[in-house]
Amino acid sequence: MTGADSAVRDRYQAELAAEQDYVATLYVRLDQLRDEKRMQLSQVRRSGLQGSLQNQSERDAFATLYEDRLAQLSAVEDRLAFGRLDLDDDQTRYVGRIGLTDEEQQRLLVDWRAPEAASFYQATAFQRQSVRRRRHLLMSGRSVVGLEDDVLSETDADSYSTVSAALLSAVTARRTGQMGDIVATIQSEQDAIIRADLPGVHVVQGGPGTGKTAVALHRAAYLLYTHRERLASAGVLLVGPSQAFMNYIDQVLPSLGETGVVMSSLARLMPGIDAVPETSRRAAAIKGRLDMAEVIADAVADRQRLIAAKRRVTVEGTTLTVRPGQIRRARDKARATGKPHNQARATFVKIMVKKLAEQMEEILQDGSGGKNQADRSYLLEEVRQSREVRILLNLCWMPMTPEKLVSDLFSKPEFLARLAPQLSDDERQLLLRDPDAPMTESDVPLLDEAAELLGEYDVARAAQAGAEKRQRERDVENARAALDNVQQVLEDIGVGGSLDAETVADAQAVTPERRSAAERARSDRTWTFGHVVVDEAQELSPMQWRLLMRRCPMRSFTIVGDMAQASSAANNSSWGQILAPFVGERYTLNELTVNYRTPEKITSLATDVARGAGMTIATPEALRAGEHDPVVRTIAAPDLAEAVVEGIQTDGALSPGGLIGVIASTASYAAIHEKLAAVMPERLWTGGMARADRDVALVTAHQAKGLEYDAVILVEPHEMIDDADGVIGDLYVAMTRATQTLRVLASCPPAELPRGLRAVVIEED
Ligand SMILES: Nc1ncnc2c1ncn2[C@@H]1O[C@H](COP(=O)(O)OP(=O)(O)OP(=O)(O)O)[C@@H](O)[C@H]1O
Repeated sequence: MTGADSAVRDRYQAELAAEQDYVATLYVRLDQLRDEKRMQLSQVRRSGLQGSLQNQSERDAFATLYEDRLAQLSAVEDRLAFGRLDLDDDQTRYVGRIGLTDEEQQRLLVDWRAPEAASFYQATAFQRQSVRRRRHLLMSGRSVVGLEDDVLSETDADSYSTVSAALLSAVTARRTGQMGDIVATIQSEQDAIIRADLPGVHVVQGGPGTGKTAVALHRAAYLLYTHRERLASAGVLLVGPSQAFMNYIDQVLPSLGETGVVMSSLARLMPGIDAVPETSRRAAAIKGRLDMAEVIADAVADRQRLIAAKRRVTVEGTTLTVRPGQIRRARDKARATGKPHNQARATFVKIMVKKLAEQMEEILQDGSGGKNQADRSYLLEEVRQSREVRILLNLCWMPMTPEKLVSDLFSKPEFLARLAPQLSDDERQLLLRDPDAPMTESDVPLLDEAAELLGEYDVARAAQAGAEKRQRERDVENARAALDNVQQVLEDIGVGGSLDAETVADAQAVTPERRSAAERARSDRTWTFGHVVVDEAQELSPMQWRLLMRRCPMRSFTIVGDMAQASSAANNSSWGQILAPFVGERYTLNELTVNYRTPEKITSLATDVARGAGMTIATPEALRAGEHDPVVRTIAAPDLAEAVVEGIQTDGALSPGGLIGVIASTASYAAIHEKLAAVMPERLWTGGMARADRDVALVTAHQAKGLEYDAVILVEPHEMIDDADGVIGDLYVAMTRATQTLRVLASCPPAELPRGLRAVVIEED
């Protein structure tokens, strides 16, 4: 080592020690704040059973506030600080997950979302934004273990400049099964999207691995921080393709200190319904078309029926006549209220009951020679309670739940044929199913549409109110029992006065008022959000878009996706085409261009395959070249499953401690599952992303959407496109899930492989 080298090393060590000192003060402050909040929380909790209801709800509000802050302070332990900016005016700014000040309110740490932190992500040598040097602090626990400097001005040119080493180490790290945040290494094209204005529709188009999901999540956190007043009460909704995907990303926002975002897969957008996947892509495409909105509207209107001829009903021995004209007039008046079906029904019933009661009154008076003056309200009640009247009025105007409406539509062939005459026999056949069949993901927008037109179903509401009442009674009973036991404790902590079971139950019940906005939003179909973020948006059908637009009438959206990865249920081909029915041309299109996940060696093969199949795609530039060439093998069908097992062994050794994704065609899935379940049951995971303790995930190409693995083994690629439901987008998705290695195994002759793969077949059995 030369003298100069050792001088640089000494200086580096000294700087490292200085950074360690500074970071240590940040953690001291963090611990202090946590202790403070814990103390405040326990004080509030201790006094929580005293006083009037209003005082209690104030205390509840404080308790919630302290709990949230404590949760936030706990979530930012890892890499609390990750950057430092040295500015032209010799000021230094530390950037981290949250903002911290000392007891004198002097700033110690700037929140990454604050305007003052923006230059950490945006400054370049050409546009320095007064930044001399950007420093990445590499952390392990609470220790600073490395420094990486990005020198933007000449004066500091002798710093330890290893530009983007922090990024490289982030993107090559072993996958854990949970997506991590990227706060420390957000790139400037990503940052520009994250910090875009709240209003309007922002579309982010980007190829595989360009960080669309990461950007979507960080944007949600940024918006909540920057527009907290507006968004804290209205909430932010984040929609992703599947539950496995939601599980994969659900730790990112909490790690950024944000718990207020409502996250939902497409299957769960309707509260109370956990829909199953739609197995036929064609059926999904049909249900997703906008004309289904009319079908649903017609199905609702169809439940408001006329009668063709006079009907007779008997009430308490008196025969009354119901004429078609009466029903029609009552129906028209009820429709004219503009209320949803179930509410307008009340008007219809009221009019008809009144008419029939009048008729009954006349008959009774005539029969008694005008002597019988029956009480009008008594007659109304008699008519209303009459079984025959109820049956007839229900026949004309049946109260409905969305589930019943949709289920009837798809289980009664004549109903479907009448309401959806635009569909061919074949198409209708695809939609027909058993009346008890579960609701599917593509039913969800239809249910939502129906709910909108039907309105609240009284019976359901009454049942819920009944359930709440019974819960309340149980709460009071529990509180009464608890009260007997804790009386002594309450005295000890100084709670005087009278305290009854009702008050305790109130203080402890999870009433709607005590729930956070996010919790309320999650369970309320009619909730309108301040902002909606949609991931894998290329997959959404027009009906799904229609539902989401209803959830955000302000049209404040962040929409991220990749047209090339579309499975095409909706046959989407451009963002303009997708969005035109809802926002016209009022959206901005942003692009992400660097693939952070997949190395060049794999990306270029995936691109060849996609282009070979006629797709037009922009190739994102891969950040890394990659170490391992992709392997493509053709193999005799009986040996395929064994080859998968061998592949797991070989590729697993290339990415020790990493996760392996076996992405199988739908047709080959069962056989591969049988083999892996027999050979490595303790390693196999079939819930989408792998987990740290189950490192081999078996998924279909469709399930792999949005996920990533260190090593990917792709089984029967040709089937992914040749399936009745297959599309090239699925194969492209599957090929771009790997961070390290890709192995393709096929049981067809090389000539039958998708075009781009034929060129690289290395082995043929
Ligand atoms: N700036 C960054 N710093 C570190 N890692 C990043 C950065 N941007 C993206 N990544 C990582 O790259 C990987 C791909 O990101 P992400 O899943 O968000 O991409 P995507 O565009 O949604 O991909 P796809 O469309 O293929 O599902 C993730 O592991 C993510 O953490």
